[in-house]
Amino acid sequence: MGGEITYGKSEAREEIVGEEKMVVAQRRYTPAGVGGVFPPLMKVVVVGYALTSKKIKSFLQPQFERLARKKGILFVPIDLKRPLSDQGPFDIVLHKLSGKEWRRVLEDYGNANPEVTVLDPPDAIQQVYNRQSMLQDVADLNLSDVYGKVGVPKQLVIKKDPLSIPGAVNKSGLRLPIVAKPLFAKSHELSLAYDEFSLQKLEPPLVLQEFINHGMREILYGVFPPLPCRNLQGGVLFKVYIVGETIKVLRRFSLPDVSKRELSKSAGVYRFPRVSCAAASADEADLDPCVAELPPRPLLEKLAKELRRRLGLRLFNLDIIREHGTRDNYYVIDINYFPGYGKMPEYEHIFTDFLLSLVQSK
Ligand SMILES: Nc1ncnc2c1ncn2[C@@H]1O[C@H](COP(=O)(O)OP(=O)(O)OP(=O)(O)O)[C@@H](O)[C@H]1O
Ligand SMILES: O=P(O)(O)O[C@H]1[C@H](OP(=O)(O)O)[C@@H](OP(=O)(O)O)[C@@H](O)[C@@H](O)[C@@H]1OP(=O)(O)O
Ligand SMILES: [Mg+2]
Ligand SMILES: [Mg+2]
Repeated sequence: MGGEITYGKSEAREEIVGEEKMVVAQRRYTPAGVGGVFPPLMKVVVVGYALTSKKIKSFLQPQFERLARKKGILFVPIDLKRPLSDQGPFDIVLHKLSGKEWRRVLEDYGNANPEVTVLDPPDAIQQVYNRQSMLQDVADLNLSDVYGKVGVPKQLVIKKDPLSIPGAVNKSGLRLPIVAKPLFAKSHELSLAYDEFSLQKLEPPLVLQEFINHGMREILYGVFPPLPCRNLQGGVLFKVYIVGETIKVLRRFSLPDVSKRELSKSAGVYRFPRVSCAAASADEADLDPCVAELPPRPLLEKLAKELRRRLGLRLFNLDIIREHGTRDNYYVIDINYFPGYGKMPEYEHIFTDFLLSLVQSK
């Protein structure tokens, strides 16, 4: 389809792009007999996008769009007020909008235009928008090899009655402290409950998860005596960004560990409005090497490959923590669809190559 959209010589204009002078053409759509009139100079991959303005700002950065244009990729905003089938034609549709109506529009469009790659299928995205189903594929995978083990925290779903929470927690054997997260992953408040009684203060629908300590690794203290505490901001979390077959891992600061002593002395529920975004990058921090060490590459490769297939997604990230006191016990605590790729070094090249590979493989 994209091959049918052609640049016409008479349409071309010059523009300064970075250091280079480039011929940038006006886009021309093939239908209505336009495309055939102009001799094709370059095949263009047209990416229609439906994103929030926040996402457009963080993702479609000018240098990214420029690089994409150089490689023959054009980003075209989708007009939500007009039928999708009247727009384009697109080679790829990139989206992160929610709502039943939008899902239906995309599904109909995907069925009617099987040659267009919809990134990603709305059904598959729904699975990770609900924290009840989000981590199910990781749990089913039960990944364990020489490089380590990957699991998910024990969790419990509470749909309605807050008064039922202490009993339900007791019955399930979930251990304190407990992290409470909104059932729907678009909401990001997080609470940490230190005692059973306080759990009644939480507001369902939510998912309760065991809190996994993921700070300094005590096991190594025998070898390296504890250093003055440099990691004051808490544990470290690994953000594993996936773009098709490519994986990039970044470090972020996370919540500090809760010791047994602290747990026995504390009570109540502590609320955090948006921990993950408030947390600073830990990539440049002076961390203890054993905390900073990234999860083994082969383990991440295997995990990403399996999850891509099982989730049916190509654009997502995983929040992974390494359990305190262990060398290779990993937990996936969160999966995000189409996360903040703008924070990923070299995302411009990774993403443009990925988009081109999608069209080539067709
Ligand atoms: N089970 C857990 N054990 C330990 N720490 C946790 C656990 N769950 C969450 N956290 C901490 O709380 C933070 C927020 O949790 P989570 O990532 O699930 O929320 P989110 O709102 O979906 O985040 P994001 O902005 O990445 O979408 C994590 O980044 C981590 O620091
Ligand atoms: O805000 P950023 O662009 O950085 O991206 C964040 C993204 O927000 P946006 O899609 O609205 O932009 C969030 O999406 P929703 O859960 O709210 O849908 C979620 O995926 C975060 O995990 C992303 O942060 P990251 O995990 O990559 O650090
Ligand atoms: Mg997260
Ligand atoms: Mg999340």
